[in-house]
Formats: sequence, C-alpha cells, structure tokens
Amino acid sequence: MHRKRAFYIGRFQPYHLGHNSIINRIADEVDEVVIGIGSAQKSHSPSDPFTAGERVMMIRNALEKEKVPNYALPIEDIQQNSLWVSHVLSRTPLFDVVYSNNPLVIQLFEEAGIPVKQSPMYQREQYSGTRIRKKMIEDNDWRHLVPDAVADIIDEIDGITRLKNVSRTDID
Ligand SMILES: Nc1ncnc2c1ncn2[C@@H]1O[C@H](COP(=O)(O)OP(=O)(O)OP(=O)(O)O)[C@@H](O)[C@H]1O
Ligand SMILES: NC(=O)c1ccc[n+]([C@@H]2O[C@H](COP(=O)(O)O)[C@@H](O)[C@H]2O)c1
Repeated sequence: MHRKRAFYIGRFQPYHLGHNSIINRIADEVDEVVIGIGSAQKSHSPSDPFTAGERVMMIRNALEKEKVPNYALPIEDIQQNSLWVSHVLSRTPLFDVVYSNNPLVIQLFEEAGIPVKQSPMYQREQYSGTRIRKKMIEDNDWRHLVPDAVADIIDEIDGITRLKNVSRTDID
C-alpha cells in the first residue's frame, strides 16, 4: 500500500494558526502532507513580504513541534493557468487529494481529474494573512496569531521592519 498524500497550497505570508489547524486536520486523514508554497518568486512587497526560503523555515519549524510528516516546497507562479496543474505535479511528490478553498485552484485540479476537498475556515476573522500583516504594520499584537516558531523567525529576519518599509510610499 502506498502512502496517502494530500496537497495543500497557499502563499503563507505568514504561516498562521489557521493554516496550522487545517494541516493538522488533513494529517488525520492522510499519511503525509505536501505543502505548496505558492507565488514563491514573490517577496518584499506589502502582500508578499517573506521570501520562499523564509516561508520554508516558518513551516518546517512550526510543524517540527506538531510532528506532521510533510514536504514544504516552493512553487512559482506561471503565466498560463491551463498549465498550472502540470507545473505543480512536476515539482511535488505524488499526491492523491488536494485541500483548498481557492476557487481557481479547485477548478484547475478538478478539470485535471484530481479530487479536491474543501476545509472549513478556522476562526477566519482573526486567522487571516491580510489581517495579520495589517496588525504588524500598525504595531498591534500579532504574535498570538502565529505559531511561536514563526514569531521567532520573523524576529530573526527583522520581518516587521521589512514589511513596514516595503509598505511605505515614496519619501518626498
Ligand atoms: N483561518 C483559516 N482557516 C482555514 N483555512 C485557511 C485559513 N486562512 C487561510 N486558509 C486557507 O489556507 C490556504 C492558504 O491561504 P493563504 O496563504 O492565502 O492565507 P490567507 O490567510 O488567506 O492569506 P492572505 O490574507 O494573505 O490571502 C487557502 O486555501 C486559504 O483558504
Ligand atoms: N497560474 C498560476 O501560476 C497559478 C494558478 C493558480 C494558483 N496559483 C497560486 O496558488 C496559490 C494559491 O494560494 P491561495 O489559496 O493562498 O491564494 C497562490 O500562490 C497562487 O498564485 C498560481
């Protein structure tokens, strides 16, 4: 019997407790989770402040504590949506099922004949990348919204200063 694997993709800007909760739930249903770090080419912008390497570190360190068997792999965007599933498959271990709530991701995998499951949102009002980045910029407390290991990495890379700087408009 081969190991059952699920694929879960997001931008993880940053990786937060909503993601962590869903990944733990997925891990109850499969043997291994393949985590796609989407828009891997992006960094240093207000909506995508962290590099693919930094996001790999966040996920690896957070999941080490949870002991979820996983592969976290950067996946760059491509120009043609019609080729995206093949692009993903060329970069990932084989998987049996996709978990996503993103309508485009669901459409593309279903068209390719790969089953997709939708996971219920976990406390979406607080666990949202957009809301967490806003709190970071406004100096509101964000640390309780991410795993401790993620807060440590953001401190190590001075991520809040970076996010604030890339979110500023031109200095006159
Ligand atoms: N609180 C949550 N509970 C469950 N799933 C979530 C939660 N937040 C995001 N997701 C899902 O995780 C996947 C990856 O999401 P993503 O990295 O874009 O996070 P996000 O919080 O939606 O970020 P952003 O606000 O920056 O778009 C998506 O399928 C998204 O629907
Ligand atoms: N054509 C493409 O490159 C393509 C198509 C669908 C999704 N994606 C990526 O998949 C990820 C989906 O993650 P979210 O669900 O967090 O939006 C994003 O990084 C998105 O850019 C890319």
